[in-house]
Amino acid sequence: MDDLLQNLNDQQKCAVTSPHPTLQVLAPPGSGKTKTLTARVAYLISKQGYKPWNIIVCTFTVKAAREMKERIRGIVGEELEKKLQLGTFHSIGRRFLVSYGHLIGIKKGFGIADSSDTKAIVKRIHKRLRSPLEAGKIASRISRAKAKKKRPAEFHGSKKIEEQDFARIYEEYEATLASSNLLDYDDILLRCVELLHNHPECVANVEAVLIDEFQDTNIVQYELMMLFAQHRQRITIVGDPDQSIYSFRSAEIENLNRMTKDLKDTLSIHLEQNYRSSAAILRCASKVIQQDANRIKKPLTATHCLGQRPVLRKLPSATDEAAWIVTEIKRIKTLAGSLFHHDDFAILLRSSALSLKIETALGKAGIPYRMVGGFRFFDRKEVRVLLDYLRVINQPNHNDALARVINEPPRKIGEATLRELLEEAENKKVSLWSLVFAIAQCRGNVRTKVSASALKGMQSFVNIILTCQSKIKRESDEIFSLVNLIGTIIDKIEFRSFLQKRGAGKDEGEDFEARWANVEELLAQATEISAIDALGLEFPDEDLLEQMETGPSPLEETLAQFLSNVALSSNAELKDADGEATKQVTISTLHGAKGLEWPVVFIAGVYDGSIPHSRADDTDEERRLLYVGMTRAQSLLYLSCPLNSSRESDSEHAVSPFLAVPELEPYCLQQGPSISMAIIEDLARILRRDCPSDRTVIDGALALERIEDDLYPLDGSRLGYQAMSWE
Ligand SMILES: Nc1ncnc2c1ncn2[C@@H]1O[C@H](COP(=O)(O)OP(=O)(O)OP(=O)(O)O)[C@@H](O)[C@H]1O
Repeated sequence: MDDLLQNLNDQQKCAVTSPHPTLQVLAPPGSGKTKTLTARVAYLISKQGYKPWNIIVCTFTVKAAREMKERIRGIVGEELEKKLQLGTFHSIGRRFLVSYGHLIGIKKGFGIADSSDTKAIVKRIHKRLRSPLEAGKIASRISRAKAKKKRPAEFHGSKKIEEQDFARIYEEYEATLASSNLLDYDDILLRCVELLHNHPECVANVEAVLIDEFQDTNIVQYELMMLFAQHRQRITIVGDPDQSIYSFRSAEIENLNRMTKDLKDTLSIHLEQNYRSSAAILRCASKVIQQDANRIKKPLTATHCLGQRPVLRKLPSATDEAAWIVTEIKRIKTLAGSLFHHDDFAILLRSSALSLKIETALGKAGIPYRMVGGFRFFDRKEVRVLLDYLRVINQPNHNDALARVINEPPRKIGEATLRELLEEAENKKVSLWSLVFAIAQCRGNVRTKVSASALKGMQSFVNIILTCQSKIKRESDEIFSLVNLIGTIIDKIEFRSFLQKRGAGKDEGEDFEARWANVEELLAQATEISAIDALGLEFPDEDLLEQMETGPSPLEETLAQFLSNVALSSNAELKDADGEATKQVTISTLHGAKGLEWPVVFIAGVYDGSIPHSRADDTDEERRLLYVGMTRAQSLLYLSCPLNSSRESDSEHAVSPFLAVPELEPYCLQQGPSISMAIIEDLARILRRDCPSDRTVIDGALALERIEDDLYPLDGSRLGYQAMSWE
């Protein structure tokens, strides 16, 4: 018992031990809401004698569920923890439907239509009905309608033609799911509501219901919570209205008021102390959220010392921004002795499409990183295919790359043929390319038999590779750049229509637009590299000129350099010398960072159009999103804004209006802080870590060329050529 409550403050203890049946714990970021909820679950089991299988705990994400399980396991032990009904609303709902779905006519063995299935079904219906509606928006519109419990009939009744069109698609969509015995994500919740409404006996055992991140629940989830708890009405929720960032997914901030109306006896407990961030970070974040005049004010006190003011840094472009972030990570890590490791740093972005430049810069610097929620840029399927073509062009003997793309897009080269060819190549100690090349030319002694259609496929593949190779070599008269090369591959393999066709089926849940945006981002990166080459920013050494005339062409070099940078940044499972998993910098979207914390946080791309996002309807929600991001930081926070857009070199970005306000100026630094021993002591105190010794700090300072963040001008103006070089 003492252990359980030992590290809690009085308000938290009160929330954990309260005998009150319904509790709302409303509190600002970092005040220990999740910690309190976890402790309450453990308290109910170990001190109040609740059986874990009679307790339902809902979290917002699978990751949060995993973390909470771990924390609870640490207190009550694995055996009891395993018996808890703990997970997301969807996973708990699914479990009820598997056990009792037959009571409401759900057939055994139902499948789940994930978001890519849903999109594909909608797309087919849209095409068949020749609907005039914008195809890409229908799936989310259906989901919003379901979240608000609106059935197709309600739209049929509308006078608007547009709504009637929508009703038809919605209706057919429902029929398709039913005929395939599928439930989509919304159905899982809706059907569970139906089940528990009609068969309350399914939850007769439930003694307590606890909900994390309550501010982001929607109407259906609210109803489900009430149904879970219908027999004893013991509910504990924790949440923060200032962190409501999912209204686009129909989250209802109103649920907080609804709960106090529905359950009159609800006790509200407020936590006011922040245990996460330095006072300077909290002050700055508070200045941002306070711009929302309609929000309910609530106190938030820092438990940590003032620390360093957050940095609001202007950079000339997104490429410079990425390079600056890397330099700053290195500077802080080196100057602070052994205080920080790579996994103490997070880079948060409004959208994952912004990650490429940062991934490239980290890769070039050899800094390991991981992506939260979403593939690393270079691991995305469509990017990988193009990179594999580039690899084969650069180095035809790259067997793996060749094997991955020889039948991508499909060229009727079967898996068995490919396997046999690989075996033959291995036995003969030659490359796969040499066999494929010989087959395509109908010569040589290749043992593996290939069909006529596969032969044609191989000839077409070899042709593409040879054409591209000749274009990048010196003998070509054309002026060819990396971006032309990628463009040629895209044309030759008809990549656009291939992706379009793929988008119509099920493939890793991403639709064509998202995939094509990634291809464009790759092209933008290649354009930038080509521009730097064309400007001659990397002046060749006079002595090397002669050697270069006979060596690889400039484009061959650029290609090889580009691919080795990619390889550096794609090193997925890194291990250090002792076989331990390497500590990695985290890259995440702002949404994906919800509920998490890091000692040092960078929020990149804080410009108008990115945050608030140009397509976002709700500016207040965008501000809350920035607030969520800022309050993830424990000891250092950086906000950076590239002043020029990378795609259109003429267009300029303005700093996010949430940050470009005069009141915020005194709360921000314009450049990274100078690091002294006193500052390191402060940082260590905030992180509750041991302070590194003077010796390691001095060694760090000696190892660095620049000990201040002074490489880039503070006003975001451009640097001279030298510092801009791609190298
Ligand atoms: N009483 C306490 N004493 C010391 N540290 C605490 C205390 N309460 C919480 N913390 C620490 O503060 C940090 C934030 O806690 P937690 O994640 O539970 O907050 P939260 O309110 O859920 O945050 P957010 O809403 O921002 O996600 C964690 O590192 C946690 O261990």
